[in-house]
Amino acid sequence: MNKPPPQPPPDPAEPTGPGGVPADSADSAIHARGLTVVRGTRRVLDALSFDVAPGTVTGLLGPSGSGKSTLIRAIVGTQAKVTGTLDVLGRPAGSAGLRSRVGYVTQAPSVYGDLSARQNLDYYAAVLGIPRSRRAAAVTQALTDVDLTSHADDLAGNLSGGQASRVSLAVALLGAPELLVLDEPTVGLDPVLRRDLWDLFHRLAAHGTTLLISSHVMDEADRCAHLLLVRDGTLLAADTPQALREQTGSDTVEDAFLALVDSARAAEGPTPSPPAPH
Ligand SMILES: Nc1ncnc2c1ncn2[C@@H]1O[C@H](COP(=O)(O)OP(=O)(O)OP(=O)(O)O)[C@@H](O)[C@H]1O
Repeated sequence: MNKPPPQPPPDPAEPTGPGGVPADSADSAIHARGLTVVRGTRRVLDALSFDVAPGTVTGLLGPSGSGKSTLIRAIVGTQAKVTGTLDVLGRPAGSAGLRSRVGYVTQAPSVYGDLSARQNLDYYAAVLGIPRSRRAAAVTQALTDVDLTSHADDLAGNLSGGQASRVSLAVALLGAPELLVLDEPTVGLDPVLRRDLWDLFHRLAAHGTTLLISSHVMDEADRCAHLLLVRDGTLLAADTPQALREQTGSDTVEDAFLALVDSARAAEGPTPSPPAPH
């Protein structure tokens, strides 16, 4: 009997779907190929290729300055000098038709300090075009989702940083976006609130929402179904937490990340030694 021909190794620029992630643009909530961003004279994202499957919670993890916020801005269409392919919900990132389908929560809460949490939500619900008859119910539901009902009538300017961030998250939930992109949503929150928010993220995903959540805290990695690990503007890996641990023989995703950094460095070759003193 003839043996099947050996399969070529996968091309890292053409992900074939590790961890069940589709490689076809039409099946992906986010589809990136050769995604590059230049800021100033620096290439801060360098030829990233990955897919994010619909209805999943994907963690975007990497150290401070690795390019997470730049990637998020490219996905939501607010980043200049983006080249390569970047499709979001089947359309080029930044397309006008995506505005109501993509929710974005920035690191800095964007709320009006002189309005209460409820008034902020009521205002944004009107901007989003939610009919007046459904507005109060939508606002109450969003406040419940982020566990802010007891502070609903406090001025946003008097809320703590974590509470104000949750008002921003509630604003994003109001429009029931298909893709929700969150930049470090759990920074500064206590462990109970962090757990409750992750439970909310998983409930949203179970109802079909795709979530991309950035964090520089590696211990949040195991809460994600899939991970994108970035370092210095490059994609170190895109896989499930379990696959990353197994692949590197590590007990934690943090150790897996460090092992991947070491092997990337080894592949780059020896670091040039500093010039000898005269
Ligand atoms: N205008 C600019 N010109 C040149 N480089 C820039 C500019 N703005 C940001 N950068 C660089 O781009 C890189 C990526 O920044 P980015 O904010 O995306 O990182 P990050 O991973 O989100 O960091 P953090 O977790 O600290 O928010 C950083 O090294 C930063 O110094």
